[in-house]
Amino acid sequence: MSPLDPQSAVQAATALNELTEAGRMAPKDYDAVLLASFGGPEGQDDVIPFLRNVTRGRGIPDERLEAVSQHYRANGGISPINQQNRQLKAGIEAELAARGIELPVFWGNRNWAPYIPQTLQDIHDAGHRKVLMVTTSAYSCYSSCRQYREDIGVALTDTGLDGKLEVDKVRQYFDHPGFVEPFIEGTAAGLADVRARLAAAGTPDAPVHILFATHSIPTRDAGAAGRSDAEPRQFEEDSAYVAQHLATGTEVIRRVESETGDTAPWSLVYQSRSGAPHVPWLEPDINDAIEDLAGKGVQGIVIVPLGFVSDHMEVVWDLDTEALETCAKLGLTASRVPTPGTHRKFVAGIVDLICERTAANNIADRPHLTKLGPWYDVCRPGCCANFRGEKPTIAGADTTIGIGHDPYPDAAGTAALAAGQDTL
Ligand SMILES: CC1=C(CCC(=O)O)c2cc3nc(cc4[nH]c(cc5[nH]c(cc1n2)c(C)c5CCC(=O)O)c(CCC(=O)O)c4C)C(CCC(=O)O)=C3C
Ligand SMILES: [Fe+2]
Repeated sequence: MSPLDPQSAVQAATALNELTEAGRMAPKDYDAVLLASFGGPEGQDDVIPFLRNVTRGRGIPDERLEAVSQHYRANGGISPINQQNRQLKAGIEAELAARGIELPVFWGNRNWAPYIPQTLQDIHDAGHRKVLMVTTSAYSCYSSCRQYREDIGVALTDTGLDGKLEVDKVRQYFDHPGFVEPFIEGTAAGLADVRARLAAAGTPDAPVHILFATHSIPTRDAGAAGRSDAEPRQFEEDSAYVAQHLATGTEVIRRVESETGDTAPWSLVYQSRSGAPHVPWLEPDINDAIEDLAGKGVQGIVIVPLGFVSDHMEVVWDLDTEALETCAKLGLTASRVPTPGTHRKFVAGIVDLICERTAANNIADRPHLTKLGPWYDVCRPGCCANFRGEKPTIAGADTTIGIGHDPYPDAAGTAALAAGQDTL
């Protein structure tokens, strides 16, 4: 690789990354996969440093941090998320091996060891140069999309690996069958479970409601999610984040009904609200929604954690502890459906998403179960804006750093490619 002239390097890379259709990146010869996640504490001493990492510069009140620290303390200071990611990584490795694909998988986190910058250094030290990132976030919003892209952009800059390591990202997979089908199975089973328990209690016809739960985010972030000023799209509720959940929830309900013949009224609710009280976040809160439904005569609740990939702390605390307690307090029969976790369909789906992007073992089909998808391989300009100031990102049309991270071909890049220049 020649570092010579950064401008011509970017231009040549630009052409090499030619998009085959809007937001889609042509397959490449990746030589490593990065599983990027949130990270979590692994003991009592880690809890406060972890929370400082998460909330640095985010304006989270001390009372909220104190409350959240207790969720971790009650679990020995240990978040389940790291172990779940070790298992997911092992599952992806096994699935790649079963398909005869040689692609090493590395793991790095935003907020706890192994930290993303160290993992990028490890990847480079091991001789890899083209990395495909998979995150443990399915939807579009700052926390689940741009922040990961910034994590890589900042890490490449800070480690001096900018220009030495190319990192792209698989599309947001909220409507990929590998993510959605475990929820369909789980919702069908949860609905059957609640119906059976109500029947056993002598009330077989009691009204049941399905709640799709996801993380609340500031309404301003919800409005910026997945947007592009250059190519505007209209989203339900003026938010791609909300629209993606509504579309996926609609599909889950449709499939549950077609496969079991059973259905129930449903709604999208939010959990884990943080931030200062005067800042508006998405509502209703799941606990308020449960109170409201109980007041309307609902007796059974199926909670589907549609916004989450694994049963991490926000699921086991905010749903299994708080929301299920709210249900118990109101005398409601309730069931919480599992997240995809290491479900074989989810693991296979992640490997399918990887293969969509690889030149070897390429899967040309880009399955998506909603009309919103398939989501973009390369985020559109301004997508999931950071209102606290711009940072370097990867995998975006507005990406400014590195080799190969401005994938929209322009005249100069095409000319460089035609002239046979290849600085990668
Ligand atoms: C959209 C979204 C997801 C889902 C998508 C994804 O998975 O990425 C998610 C996941 C997670 N959130 C997690 C933990 C926390 N999130 C916090 C704070 C915040 N989350 C936010 C959003 C999201 N968060 C936001 C807008 C904030 C406010 C601060 C800020 O503006 O950035 C705080 C600080 C305390 C508090 O404020 O609650 C903690 C401790 C864990 C780890 C759980 C474990 O340890 O098992 C996971 C997977
Ligand atoms: Fe984005």
